[in-house]
Amino acid sequence: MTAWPADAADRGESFRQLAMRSLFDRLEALCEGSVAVDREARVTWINAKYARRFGLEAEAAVGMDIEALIPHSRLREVVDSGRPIVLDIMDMGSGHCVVTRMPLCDEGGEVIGAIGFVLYDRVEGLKPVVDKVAQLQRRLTAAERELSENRRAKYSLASFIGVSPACTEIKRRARRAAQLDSTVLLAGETGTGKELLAHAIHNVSPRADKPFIGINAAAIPESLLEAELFGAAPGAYTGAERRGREGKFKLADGGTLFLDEVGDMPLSLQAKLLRVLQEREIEPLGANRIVPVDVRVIAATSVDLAGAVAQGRFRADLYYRLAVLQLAVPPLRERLPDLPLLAERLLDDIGSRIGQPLELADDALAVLARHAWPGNVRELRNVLERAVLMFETPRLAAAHLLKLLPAAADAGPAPVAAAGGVGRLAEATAQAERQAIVSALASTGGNKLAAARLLGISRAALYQKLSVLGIGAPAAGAG
Ligand SMILES: Nc1ncnc2c1ncn2[C@@H]1O[C@H](COP(=O)(O)OP(=O)(O)OP(=O)(O)O)[C@@H](O)[C@H]1O
Repeated sequence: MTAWPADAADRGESFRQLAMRSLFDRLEALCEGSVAVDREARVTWINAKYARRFGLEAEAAVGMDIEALIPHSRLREVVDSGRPIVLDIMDMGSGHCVVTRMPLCDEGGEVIGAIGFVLYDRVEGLKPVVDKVAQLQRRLTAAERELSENRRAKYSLASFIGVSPACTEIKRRARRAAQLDSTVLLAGETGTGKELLAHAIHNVSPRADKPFIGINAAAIPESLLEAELFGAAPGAYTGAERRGREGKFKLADGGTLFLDEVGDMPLSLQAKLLRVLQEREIEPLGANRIVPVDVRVIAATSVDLAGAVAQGRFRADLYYRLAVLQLAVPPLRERLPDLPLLAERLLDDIGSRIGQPLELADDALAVLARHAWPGNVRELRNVLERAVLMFETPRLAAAHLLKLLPAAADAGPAPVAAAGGVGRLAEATAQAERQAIVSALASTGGNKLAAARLLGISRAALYQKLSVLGIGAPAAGAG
């Protein structure tokens, strides 16, 4: 019989102590296992039943790090946060079980450890919930894998097709640049493969298994570019951006940041970029704190950056910093020997996507060789793609290509009669657009913002047209 103290308060306290002990005993008996850890998450006590599950006597488990005994345990998290995890499903390797975890505190309220109970080790009754958790877990893993694949560089140096001396030289220089960790500037007309080379350099560099992140300074409105690059602290923006965002520099940490059309960066951001390159640290918008980053920058430009410096549109100090290692990517017309191989590979690629083998007649190659290719390899791909779709033939001949590249006829044999039927108006419109854009780019020395203004369209619209029509800046003297 328990002798209760006479004083009501003492009686209450004794009752509480007794209740606690009996509750604990009951709970322990009911549970499939229980384990307690200290402040360092080392096992201080485990019941015999639970220890046997891990093939140990209880005494042998005492002193072990909890994760060494139970890999998926979250007792360390409870100790660190001081917060319970009331119901959780834990992976035990051979199956799942339902667990609850509580912090243990001393009289002063200081966390001194934690205790975990396995409530059921047979979760059949909870099968729908467990299945759902497993399904969500699988989806999360797949999404994480996809995200990390997207952040990997897609192309290797072998994807940069060409065997001409100009091409072999640029690949040799790219391979060397990959071994150094300095900033690289890829200069060349649009569509020459600068982005492809940037992926390739990253892929053969020691940073290959780290992220490759790309950003096009010309395609993002000036007001958003800073946050895109350097990130923003929570509250730096209102609305959707309230929670803050990670900048591209942070996402690329450990890896490579590809900064396309660096010549289109506003002057104010050029100063910030220079700071990052020098100090290797960023200051997210509105954060008031400096974050160190380890990022290799590969910048690209299709405008003449030295000319932009002379005109005061680009900071000289940034230019010299970026151009530590400058690679001039040759335009297609300077590596015409690569045309047959490039055309063949591009047609293979298009053919595999539409499920039909494609080829080029010999006379077709002669037409391709006569064209000036202001949009370089991108334009070549687009011309081939358009010809395949328009003429629905597996074998492209000169007559087909001449309809898409009428200027190539001027330098060669008599033009073939214009195509009959419905495609003609669209083609004529595209041709007129192409000419207007090429001349606008020519008169602005390849500056896309200025060309867009001249044409009376937005910079984004110009980018879209450049990509659809497969054209780009004329020789900008970049490099
Ligand atoms: N040497 C090459 N071998 C194979 N494909 C190439 C080559 N050069 C370019 N391409 C292809 O041409 C297209 C344009 O290339 P990319 O985007 O790398 O050019 P860019 O110089 O970065 O253009 P921009 O300055 O307009 O951004 C892509 O589809 C790319 O795969």
